[in-house]
Amino acid sequence: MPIILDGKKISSQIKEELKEKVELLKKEGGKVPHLSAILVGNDGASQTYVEAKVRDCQEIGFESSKLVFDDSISEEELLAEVEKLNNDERVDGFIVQLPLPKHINVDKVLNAINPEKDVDGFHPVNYGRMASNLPAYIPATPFGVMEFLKRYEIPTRGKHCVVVGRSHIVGSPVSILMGSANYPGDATVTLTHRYTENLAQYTKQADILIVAVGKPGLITGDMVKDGVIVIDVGTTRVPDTTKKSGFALKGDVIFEEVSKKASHISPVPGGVGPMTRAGLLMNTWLAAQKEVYGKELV
Ligand SMILES: Nc1nc(=O)c2c([nH]1)NC[C@@H]1CN(c3ccc(C(=O)N[C@@H](CCC(=O)O)C(=O)O)cc3)C=[N+]21
Repeated sequence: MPIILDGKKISSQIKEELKEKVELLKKEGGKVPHLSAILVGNDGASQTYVEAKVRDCQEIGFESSKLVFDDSISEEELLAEVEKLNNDERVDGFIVQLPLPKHINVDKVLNAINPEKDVDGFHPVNYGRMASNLPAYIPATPFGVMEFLKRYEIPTRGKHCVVVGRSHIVGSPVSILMGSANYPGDATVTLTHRYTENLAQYTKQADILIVAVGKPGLITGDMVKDGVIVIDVGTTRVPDTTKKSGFALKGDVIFEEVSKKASHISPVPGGVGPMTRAGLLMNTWLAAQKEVYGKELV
């Protein structure tokens, strides 16, 4: 049986650590971290995630606020809201929940966020700083993946890490971090994507396989080697009438098949999802302490 990379357990540990830090901070009369979120429209998954984020903040003693807007909000109005949060001294960090309605230019909105408050790490300045191995906000999901490797003390130096999916939010940053001169990192990285020919040829070589595509069933048992470490980032909602919610959450990896060969594997749900939430809280802590920006910035 493989070791299960337990996102619920590890994220609880991280939250407990942050909670203790907040309590200490309060005793010393310091300012409590404040995370804010902008939510546009009524996408079900987005609503769930933002609500979970507010609950997480309450749990560990952070302050939080939520700004909800109708689908009909104009790009100009949304940019004005971003600017308000940029200038609001009470708010240490904020996120604009994605996806946004089609009439809004996502890049324009993400670019408008002050990089110092960009706890999602989506601003090009943070992406560039991360790629240059300078202090930066690491996007919450890559942060969660790295924290998994760290806390399970998985060796990465010289290992072959195969990343499936090249999104700006997960696949690409994860491939940069795994190849960087850090721990976790120092790996030999192969980044595969929708145009990769014969995907299995690469996944079979992986010592560490990180899958972030959003296609349930993509990775089957015959696509991996014995002893592989698998991190499944996919979280797709598929209709399931046996569930009260009407849907089930599915990863990209067929767990029943791949877990027979893996030495470590993360499940969905209960894997990377909760770690993503912990990553956002860690970034918010860093923002409030000015541990990324506001110190000696290169
Ligand atoms: N600006 C922005 N930042 C994001 O970080 C962001 C976003 N937009 N848009 C959507 C995606 C998706 N995402 C998830 C976070 C946590 C879970 C999570 O906690 N999942 C639980 C289950 C939750 C459930 O039951 O629905 C799990 O996997 O166990 C899932 C997905 C963050 N995203």
